[in-house]
Amino acid sequence: MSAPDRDPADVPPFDQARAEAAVRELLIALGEDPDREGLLDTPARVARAYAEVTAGLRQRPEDVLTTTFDLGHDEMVLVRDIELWSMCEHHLVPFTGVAHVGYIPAESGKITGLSKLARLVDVYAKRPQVQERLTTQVADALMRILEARGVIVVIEAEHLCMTMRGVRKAGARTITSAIRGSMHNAATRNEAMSLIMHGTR
Ligand SMILES: Nc1nc2c(ncn2[C@@H]2O[C@H](COP(=O)(O)OP(=O)(O)OP(=O)(O)O)[C@@H](O)[C@H]2O)c(=O)[nH]1
Ligand SMILES: [Zn+2]
Repeated sequence: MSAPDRDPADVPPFDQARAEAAVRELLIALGEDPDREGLLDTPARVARAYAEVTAGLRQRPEDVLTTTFDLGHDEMVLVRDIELWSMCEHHLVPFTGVAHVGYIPAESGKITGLSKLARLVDVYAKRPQVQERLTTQVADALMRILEARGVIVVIEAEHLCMTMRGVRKAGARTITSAIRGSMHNAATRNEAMSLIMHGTR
């Protein structure tokens, strides 16, 4: 199994001491003096920040999609504009934007709490990522855990590796989508896309 699909139970605990040592080394490599006053606490701080933004490596989607209700509701549920912060695995700098997540519940009407959809996005966003994988992982988790009949996930994000450095194209937004199950039905997919693009207005 490739690393991105690794069971979070197999991911070793975050190694704060090792991360601190690595940041100290990086500062030296940059030509900085890690012992000057302003940088004294930086390795520990940066290590804690990385622990926070990669916490999803140790979280299972099953653990956030816990609250489910059998409401008998079997029509589309869609949450738009879920704020998203992730880390590009190529440069370890952020990409940020929004996720739109919609699903058609199982015939039993098994649904989850709305906030859990946002939590699910976070589980996968808080890992070193590429936007394409993030999109498919969220879609596949909803299909598997909620036994949804159909799923659509659209993510629109700006990659700081393309804006603060490199090609430097501020404002360029990358859009990825994953469509599963009955969401392939043209009418259903069009309804979902229209809601994502325009809401109900
Ligand atoms: N497909 C995909 N590419 C990404 C994502 N995040 C960053 N990238 C790209 O990953 C690529 C890495 O390319 P490299 O040529 O190895 O790295 P680089 O020399 O820093 O490339 P530049 O960014 O073009 O300067 C770049 O084209 C990035 O734009 C992502 O989520 N998905
Ligand atoms: Zn990047």
